[in-house]
Amino acid sequence: MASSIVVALESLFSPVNIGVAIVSALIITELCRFYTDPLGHIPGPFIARLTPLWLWKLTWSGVECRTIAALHEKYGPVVRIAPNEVDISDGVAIYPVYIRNGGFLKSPIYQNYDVNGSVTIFSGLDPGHRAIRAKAVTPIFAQKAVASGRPAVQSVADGMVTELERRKDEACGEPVDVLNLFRALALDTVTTYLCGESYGSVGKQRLSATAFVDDFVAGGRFFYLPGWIFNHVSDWAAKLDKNKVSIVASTEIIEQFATRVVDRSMAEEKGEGQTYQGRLLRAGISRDETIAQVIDIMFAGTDAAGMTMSLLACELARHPDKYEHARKELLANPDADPQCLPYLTGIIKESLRLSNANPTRFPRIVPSPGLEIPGLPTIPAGTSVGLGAYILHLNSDVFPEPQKFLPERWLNPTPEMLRDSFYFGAGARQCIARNLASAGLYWSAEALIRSDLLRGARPVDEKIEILEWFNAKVVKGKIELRW
Ligand code: HEM
Repeated sequence: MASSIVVALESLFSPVNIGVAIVSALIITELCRFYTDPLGHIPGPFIARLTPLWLWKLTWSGVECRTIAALHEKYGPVVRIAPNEVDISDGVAIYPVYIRNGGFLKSPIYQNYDVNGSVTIFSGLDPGHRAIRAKAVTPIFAQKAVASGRPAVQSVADGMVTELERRKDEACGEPVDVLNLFRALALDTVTTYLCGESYGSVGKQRLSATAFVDDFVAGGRFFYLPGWIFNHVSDWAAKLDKNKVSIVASTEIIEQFATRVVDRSMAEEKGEGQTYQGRLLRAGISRDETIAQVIDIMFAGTDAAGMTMSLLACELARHPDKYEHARKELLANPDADPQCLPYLTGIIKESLRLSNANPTRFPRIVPSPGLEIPGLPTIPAGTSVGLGAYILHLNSDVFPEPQKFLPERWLNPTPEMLRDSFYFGAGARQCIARNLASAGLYWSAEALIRSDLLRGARPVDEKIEILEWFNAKVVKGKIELRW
């Protein structure tokens, strides 16, 4: 009797039966999910209903934006790209997602961008936490405050022109990497204006912050991973990185700079503080966190602005007629504020549009009772939703011939062009430094065009190829001009 029970149990728990049971359980779970799926009405590839793995793979491979753009062509303006993730391509959604009532909260994945364990103004999710810090530093980013910093920032731009001329002469017809120089320009601009001390990179042969910036950019390939997986994966990626020695050395230099300016402000700054770090310290933020906040802006201020200036220089070199037009405008208005010159404005906006320094969606969590936009499917509360600059900026309905560099299109922009210009994001969590970043671009572009250094220059590559990570990575690692 006992032996017949054992035989029966053995055959019941045979490997085949266990396998069948597991597969059946998975199928039943999936069917239940399928029929009770709150996002079941949102179109998208079947795999996106089942797992986020394929989206993580797209992100890692750097082809996320072009793949999702193709999905919008096929499925329409609202596409499901993961079990709980939706991408929208219609700029009409910018207002309800990012602007109305302060916009939806950032997705928890932004915590992947904490610095040295500190929540930064960029990575923070809690509006209360951010408000204390943002309130302390916002006055320094006001248009009037930025304008008063022009003499110091202008000297950085003038230094960039001198350095470019030196590199051009030294190159004797060989390519000159302008990405590295314009990153140096951006870092010196941000540190001069915000930290009260220049990082001092423009005159150097190669920017010491390069490996630090590249490493921060590379973190974007894991952006959508939940925090606990992100930490493991990025730790392993750092261990295996063939540049790990230069990353550590470069990051140390950045940390030393940030620590030095914070300690100096602790010792010397009085009142509410004049510098970025001084203002944070006065608002009661700890020394360690303030150092992390400075490191964060040293990255934010370098990467996007460096990329945008590089594209601007390449496009002006590629289009001598547009270059001539911009130069004539500047020479005819020697005393004008460059931000009031219409053609130069077109050049800056078109460079920001096409550089797509932050190409991917900026994910937010839909609050209760859900997102309703007339003409689009309802998106339930709890969904991660977002729009991205790459898709908005290359939408031919809003920007005809979207791949072409056409400053003229900004002489008479449509409301949709203004609405969909997403290079600084939108709403309460848009770029906190947009006035500084814009002014820096105008002043640097003015110095570059007035110097006439771009005359006779040609971009080495037809197109700047990027990997579509949260901060775009230039595939070649450099952007070159040749004279
Ligand atoms: C051309 C230059 C720049 C571009 C294109 C750019 C772009 C952006 C974008 C798109 C966001 C919003 C991202 C999101 O919603 O997830 C952002 C946020 C931010 N940027 Fe910039 N940025 C630039 C320059 C700078 C500079 C110079 C600084 C440094 C001071 C800076 C500091 C920040 C910070 C701290 C945030 C977070 C704001 C918040 O969440 O409240 N950016 N930037």
